[in-house]
Amino acid sequence: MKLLSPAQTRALDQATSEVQGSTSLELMERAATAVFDWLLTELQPAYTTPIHLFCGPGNNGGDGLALARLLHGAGYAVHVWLLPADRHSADFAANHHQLPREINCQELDAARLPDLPADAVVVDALFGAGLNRPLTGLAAAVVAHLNTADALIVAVDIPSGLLADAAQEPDNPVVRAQYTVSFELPKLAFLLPQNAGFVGEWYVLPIGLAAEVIHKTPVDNYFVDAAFMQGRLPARTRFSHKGTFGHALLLTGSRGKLGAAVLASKACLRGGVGLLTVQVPAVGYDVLQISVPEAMTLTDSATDFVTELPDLKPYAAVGIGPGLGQENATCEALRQLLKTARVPLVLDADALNLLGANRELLALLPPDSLLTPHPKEFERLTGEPARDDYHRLEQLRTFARRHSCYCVLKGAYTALATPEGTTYFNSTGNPGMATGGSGDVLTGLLLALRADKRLSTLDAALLGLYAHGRAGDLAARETGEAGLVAGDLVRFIGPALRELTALPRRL
Ligand SMILES: NC(=O)C1=CN([C@@H]2O[C@H](COP(=O)(O)OP(=O)(O)OC[C@H]3O[C@@H](n4cnc5c(N)ncnc54)[C@H](O)[C@@H]3O)[C@@H](O)[C@H]2O)[C@@H](O)CC1
Ligand SMILES: Nc1ncnc2c1ncn2[C@@H]1O[C@H](COP(=O)(O)OP(=O)(O)O)[C@@H](O)[C@H]1O
Ligand SMILES: [K+]
Repeated sequence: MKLLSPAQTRALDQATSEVQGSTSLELMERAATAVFDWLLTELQPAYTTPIHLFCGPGNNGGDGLALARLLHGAGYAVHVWLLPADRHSADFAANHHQLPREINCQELDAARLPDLPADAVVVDALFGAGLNRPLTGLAAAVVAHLNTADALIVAVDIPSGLLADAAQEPDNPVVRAQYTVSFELPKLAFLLPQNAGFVGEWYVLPIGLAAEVIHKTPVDNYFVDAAFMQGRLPARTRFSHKGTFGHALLLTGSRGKLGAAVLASKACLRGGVGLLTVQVPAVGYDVLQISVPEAMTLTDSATDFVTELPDLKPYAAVGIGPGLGQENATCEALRQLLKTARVPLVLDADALNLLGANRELLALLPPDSLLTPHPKEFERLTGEPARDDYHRLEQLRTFARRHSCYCVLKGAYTALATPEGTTYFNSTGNPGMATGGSGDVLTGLLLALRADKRLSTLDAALLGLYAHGRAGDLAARETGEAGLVAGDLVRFIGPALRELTALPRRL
C-alpha cells in the first residue's frame, strides 16, 4: 500500500469524485458508514452505551455528524458536541442540516465541558487530515478534557491534533485515542513509536477511493502488506539444484556468543539457501557441527573470535555480524571483506558496531550492501542521535542514499530505505519478537535470500523482513508473545515463505 501525504489524500478525494462521478458528500457518507460498521462489529456497544461525538468545523466533523445520524438511526443514544467556528466546510453544513432534531446537539463551551462517564464511547471527529497548525484555545481545552476522561476514545481518520506525516512539538495538544479508524490507506504517523500513545490500535477501512488514481500517485513511502508481497518469491522449478539457490558464507560468533551463530545459520538454511558455509572461531567448531549439521564449518585460526577471511570465490553472498564481538583483529577481517567482496553483503550487529566505531570503513561498503541496524546500532553508525522518529527516518534515507546501500531500521514496522530514496515499512511481526536472537535469525534469512540470484536486492530484503515478521506471528499463535524465543522464529520461516511463493501460472 502507498502512504500518501495529506495534500495527495485531498487530491485523491477530488479525483475519486471526478472519476466515479460521485460527490464529496457521497464519499463522506461512505466514510461514515465504514466507521459505523466498524463500531458495530469491533466495539459492539450496548444500546445503553452513551456515545459522545465531538465534531470540528471541517470534513472530519462532517464525518462525525454523518456517523451520529447513522448511530441514531440504529437506535443508539448519541450526543453531539460541536466546536464553534466562523466557517464550516460545505459537507459539514450538509450533514448538520440532515442531523435529526431528536439528537442532542450542543456547542462546546470552555466553562462547561461535558462529563464523560467511564462507560461512554467518545468519537473524536474534531480535526482530521486538514490540520495545519497546533490546536489552541477551546479546541486545545477540549482535547485536554478528553484526555483526562476515562471513556473509550475512537479517533476518526487520525487523532485530533496529530499531523499525518510530520513531527510536531511534544507538548502540542493531541487526542490520546484507544482506536484510530482511518480510510483506504494508512498514514505515516501510525507507524512511528512516538505516536503510539495517541493513535492506539489502528484500522484502515476501504471506502472505494479510485484505485487507478492511487496507482498513478508517485510516493516515497510504502506500507508492505500481504497483498504487496504475494507471489514475490518465485516457485522452485522441477529441475532446480543446490546451485540455483546459491552458496552463502556466514562470518559469525565469538566465545559465549555462538548461539547467535547457530540461530543465524539455521535461519539461513530455512530461508532456502543452496549451501551454507559458516566461519566461526575455533571454540565454535563442535557447537556448529553438532547443532547445524546441514552447514559446513570453517574454523578461524583464533580460538575466541573471527580474525580472517576464507577465499571468497565460491560464495554467492556473505553475511557478517551476529555474535561477532568487536576485537581489533575482527575489525581487520571486516575491512578485508569490504575491500575484496564482489558479491552481495549482509551486515548486522557487531559488524555495524565496528562500522560505527571506524566510520572510515563506510566508504568501502560495496554498492547494494544490506545493513540491518536496530535504532541504537543505527545511532552508532551515524554518530548523531535523532531528534525524533521523523528525523531518524530522514537520517535513514540519507544514509542509504549516501552509501548506495539498503539500510533497515528494525523494530515494530521495520523500515527499509533504498539507495533511490524510497522507504518500505513492514507490516508483520509482534512484540513477542523483542527477545534476544530475533535479529540473528533475520540476518540468516536475509543472507539466504541475497544468495538467491533469482531475486533483486529489493525483493530479497522485502521478502526477508516480511517473512521474518510473519514467522513471528505464526510462532506467537503457538507460544504466545511472552513465550516466544528466537528459535521459534526459525521453525516458522518455511511456512512464512510458502505463503509468499508465486503460484504456477494457469490458463
Ligand atoms: N479520502 C478520505 O480520506 C476522506 C476524508 N474525509 C474526511 O475529511 C477530513 C479532512 O477534512 P478537512 O480537509 O475539511 O479537514 P479537517 O476536518 O481536519 O479540518 C479542516 C478545517 O480546520 C481548520 N484548521 C486546521 N487546523 C486547525 C487548527 N489547528 N485550529 C483550528 N482550525 C484548524 C482548517 O482551516 C479547516 O477549516 C479527513 O480527515 C476525513 O475525516 C471523508 O469525509 C471522506 C473521505
Ligand atoms: N514490537 C515488535 N514488533 C515487531 N517486530 C519486533 C518488535 N520488537 C522486535 N521486533 C523484531 O525483532 C528483531 C529484533 O532484532 P534485534 O534488536 O537485532 O535483536 P537481537 O540483537 O536480540 O537479535 C527485529 O527484526 C525487530 O524488527
Ligand atoms: K479526528
